[in-house]
Amino acid sequence: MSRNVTILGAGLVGSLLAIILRKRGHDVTLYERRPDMRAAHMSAGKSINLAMSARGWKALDLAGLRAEMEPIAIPMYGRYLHQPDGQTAFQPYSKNNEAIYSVSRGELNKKLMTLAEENGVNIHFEHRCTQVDVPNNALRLAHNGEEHVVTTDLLFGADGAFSALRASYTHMDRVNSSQHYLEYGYKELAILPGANGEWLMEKNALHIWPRGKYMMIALPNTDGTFTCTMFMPFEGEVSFSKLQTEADVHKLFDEQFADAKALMPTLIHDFFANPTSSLITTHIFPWHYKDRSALIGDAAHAIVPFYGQGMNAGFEDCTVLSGLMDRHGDDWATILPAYERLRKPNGDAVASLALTNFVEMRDKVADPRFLQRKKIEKELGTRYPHQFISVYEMVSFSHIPYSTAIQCIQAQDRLLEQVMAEGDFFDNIAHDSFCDRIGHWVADYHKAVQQLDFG
Ligand SMILES: Cc1cc2nc3c(=O)[nH]c(=O)nc-3n(C[C@H](O)[C@H](O)[C@H](O)COP(=O)(O)OP(=O)(O)OC[C@H]3O[C@@H](n4cnc5c(N)ncnc54)[C@H](O)[C@@H]3O)c2cc1C
Ligand SMILES: NC(=O)C1=CN([C@@H]2O[C@H](COP(=O)(O)OP(=O)(O)OC[C@H]3O[C@@H](n4cnc5c(N)ncnc54)[C@H](OP(=O)(O)O)[C@@H]3O)[C@@H](O)[C@H]2O)C=CC1
Ligand SMILES: Nc1ccccc1C(=O)C[C@H](N)C(=O)O
Repeated sequence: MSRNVTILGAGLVGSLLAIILRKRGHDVTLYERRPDMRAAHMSAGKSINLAMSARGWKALDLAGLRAEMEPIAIPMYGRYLHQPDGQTAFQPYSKNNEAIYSVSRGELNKKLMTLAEENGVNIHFEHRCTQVDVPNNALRLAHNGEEHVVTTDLLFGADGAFSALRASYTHMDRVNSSQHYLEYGYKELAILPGANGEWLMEKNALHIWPRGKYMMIALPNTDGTFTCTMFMPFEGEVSFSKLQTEADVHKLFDEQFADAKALMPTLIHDFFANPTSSLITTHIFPWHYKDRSALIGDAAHAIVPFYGQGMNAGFEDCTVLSGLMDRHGDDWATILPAYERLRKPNGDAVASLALTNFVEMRDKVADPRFLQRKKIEKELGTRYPHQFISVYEMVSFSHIPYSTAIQCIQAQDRLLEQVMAEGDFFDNIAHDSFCDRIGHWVADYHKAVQQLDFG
């Protein structure tokens, strides 16, 4: 039986979900608070580009959008590290030359909206949901200064980190929710192309300037530019609050980011024109109400961006929901609790992974011992391809649940500590006895990991 389905938010996840539901014959309406970004000249939101990895691509397959996105997605095969003295190093993401892909948020969102409309989804722009009467599935919508109420059979809140449906859930009995702001903010800056439109740094990498308590990253765009993001504490010795004048910004960049600064002719303008934005992690439980409504994407699990997994996780929510529809047809009383049971632990896990990756990116990657460890991880993966897969590879290049990947961290740390305690790995592997020992440790690791649920 087809249902009347309403989705709040025509962002990345809402638009994708609309396509999936419409393809199954549901009558789908989307309400989006912003104007139509395809017509209005406006930014698509918080970041200009996004890293898309395996989970994201899989969901795009469901929508049939992979072929359209692939030509405009730039593979990034690893981290390209920039030290303050100008020295650089490359750290590959995987043993198999796998990549995460820099895609334009705006282009992706536009394509998803257009495909949704082509499939018969109705998108109402400049309609902001202000409140939901959850038991009655009645939503209050503000449009052109007036408010009206619509009701629906089934409702999804795909309305981002500050979701109206999420806020309405929090007013109900026995709903637990939390939000936590990081003491860090971020600001977007730009590296411009060369005279012939060429990229002025390695194009196929994610660039990082790790500086301990703060960092800058840069992802490539198709037009020869890079979008840089500076992550820094709001307050403190080196912080946004200390960067008040042009001279302050020049000094920091001369001392810490000289190689990038040479490629940033618009630095001062960008720094003072662009906002300093905050970063938040949210948790909520439950994620659904009876067979009537559910949260999805950032509305269910807003996470800090440091693993590049927020959109990927939201897209995976859609893949899982789609699988449940395959199994249970239109039985939403079964589908929604199952969706919550499968996804909530993964939302929690990816939130935690994202926070941990911040420490790795801004601090650990500058440590030679850490870089050595990454090289050893790669070598182990090559020597024992069926027994050793790193946590990073699980998160970015597989569909292993995030909640399983996070449980492998301890075992992986133990293995690497064992191997590194023996001295120089790349000298030692010439010796059979060392290789035998490693073989046993890797087998132990594999055994420990196999006890976990791989979904
Ligand atoms: C700096 C930064 C970098 C990031 N980089 C990556 C990355 O590299 N890889 C990755 O996977 N993820 C990344 N993310 C996370 C990613 O942006 C989000 O996870 C993703 O956009 C979530 O999609 P969504 O559709 O759930 O929410 P959103 O993209 O926020 O879309 C929500 C939509 O709902 C609309 N809306 C909001 N409130 C209402 C309302 N009351 N009524 C109607 N409509 C409403 C909004 O206008 C918006 O269009 C990054 C995030 C940030 C901040
Ligand atoms: N996890 C994170 O750290 C964050 C992730 N994001 C994600 O980034 C993407 C794009 O974001 P973008 O649309 O640019 O987000 P914005 O920051 O522009 O926020 C969109 C709207 O959300 C509301 N909002 C913002 N901050 C708050 C707040 N502190 N309390 C209540 N409401 C707030 C505002 O609505 P109003 O005008 O009604 O006040 C704002 O206009 C989305 O995926 C979003 O979910 C966004 C911010 C942080
Ligand atoms: N997209 C991002 C946005 C902000 C911060 C990090 C990313 C990443 O993608 C990091 C990448 N996964 C890494 O581990 O090097």
